[in-house]
Amino acid sequence: MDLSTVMASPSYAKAADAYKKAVATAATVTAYTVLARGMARELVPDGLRSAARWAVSAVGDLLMPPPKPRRIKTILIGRYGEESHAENRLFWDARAYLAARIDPTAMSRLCLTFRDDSQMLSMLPGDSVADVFEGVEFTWTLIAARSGPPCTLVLSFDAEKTEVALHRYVPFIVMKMEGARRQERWLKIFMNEQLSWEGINHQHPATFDTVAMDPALKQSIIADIDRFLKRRDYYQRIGKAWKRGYLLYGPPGTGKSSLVAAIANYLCFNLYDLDLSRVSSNKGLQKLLTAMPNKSILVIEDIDCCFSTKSRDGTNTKQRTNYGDGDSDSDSESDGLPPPPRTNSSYERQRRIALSGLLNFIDGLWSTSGEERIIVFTTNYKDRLDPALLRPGRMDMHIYMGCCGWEAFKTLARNYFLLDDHELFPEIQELLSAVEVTPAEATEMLLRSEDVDVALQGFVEFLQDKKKQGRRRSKK
Ligand SMILES: Nc1ncnc2c1ncn2[C@@H]1O[C@H](COP(=O)(O)OP(=O)(O)OP(=O)(O)O)[C@@H](O)[C@H]1O
Repeated sequence: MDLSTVMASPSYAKAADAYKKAVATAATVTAYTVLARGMARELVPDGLRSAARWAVSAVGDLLMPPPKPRRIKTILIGRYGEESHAENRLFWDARAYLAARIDPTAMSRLCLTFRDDSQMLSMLPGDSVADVFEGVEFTWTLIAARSGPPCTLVLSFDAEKTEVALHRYVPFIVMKMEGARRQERWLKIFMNEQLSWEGINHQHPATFDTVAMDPALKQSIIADIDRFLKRRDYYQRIGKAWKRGYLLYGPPGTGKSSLVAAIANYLCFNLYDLDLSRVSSNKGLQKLLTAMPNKSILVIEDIDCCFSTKSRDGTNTKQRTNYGDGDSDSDSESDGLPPPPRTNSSYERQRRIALSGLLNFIDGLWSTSGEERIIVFTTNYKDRLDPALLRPGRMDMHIYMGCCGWEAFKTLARNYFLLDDHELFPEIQELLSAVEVTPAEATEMLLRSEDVDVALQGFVEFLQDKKKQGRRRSKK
């Protein structure tokens, strides 16, 4: 049908009439646009419409400047840090992130690994994977090192998008993987076997929600950690190692280890549990400390036993550590360390040198890393510690983990029975103010029955017994 025939038809005249009325009453630009589109669709014949579209795009092509050649920027993310042999966490984060973006049907070859009880796909050297973030295309390529296995990930993108890449895309990947780790709550705990770290996966359930302690103290620890993490620039400006030290002290079974796990879970940092009795020289210690990656927590438990002649149960034990200004620099000197001097004063002197030496040593090693580190010492006997360790500025926060108070008990009741109130609560509150019981004892009592009434009744009887025993002891 030609154009004149179409325009002469009664249906065309009817539609045109309707549009004329609508245009006359349309109030906004948007309304006009919608109407114009509709009119074009209904009133202009197909052939004429596609010819018009072709003409518009041809004119557009003539007027548009030719596309600029793309400048590509690349960022290399090595498996290890530049100056140390510590693993580069971004490398592993990016690999784990890309695992979910690999399309196995589109790749001709893939690497399949089994890690943390789940399988992970990754690419092989020479292969690439594309990803789009905020509309920007990023290409990841894995390249092999010239010699040996360590690989490097190459991230390439349009150079104009450098800001997006560095300040939004990379932090997004790090945050996403941190979130995933937090959800899985897989902590890795490393222990030193002589001069190297052996890691095990450990799903420690402790979090700040489950650790029973004074709520104000708990909040102040969380606030301290958060503040510390935000102060990278501050530490750099004042020229200090970006490190925070926590000394946890209190009787056995009050939750010191649980708090360490809660801190690690909160931060998604792995734990490095250093057994100083297995380290016999500065060189060995240096090797272990430099092999610790960023974002990790160094834990030295029962620090009083490492530097004193008394063991936890009070019996005498040989002092085996010798860090600091000491000259035990060779690994071969391992077990040949001299026993502590017999006289008290010279022994004290050696002990002081040893502990402050250890801290100086750690400060020195970590001051160059520029990354956040946390060190936690635990002890059941704060009074046995070297005053050098207790001096302000040595350990930043001293945290006392004490007996189970009322608030701590409420946390346990909520964790174990999802319970916020019970008829026995007033009696328990009164008994807890009169009796000293550790959170470990309380949890043990609560675990004795799944029936909340039975468990709480048992706990009340346990507290009453303790109270009676206390009275008897004070009479004697
Ligand atoms: N404050 C607490 N909050 C929650 N659970 C706790 C707490 N304290 C102890 N527990 C329970 O008791 C167990 C032992 O506690 P934990 O090992 O954390 O105490 P600790 O103070 O480190 O003891 P130790 O000094 O003997 O190493 C934990 O696994 C946990 O079940």
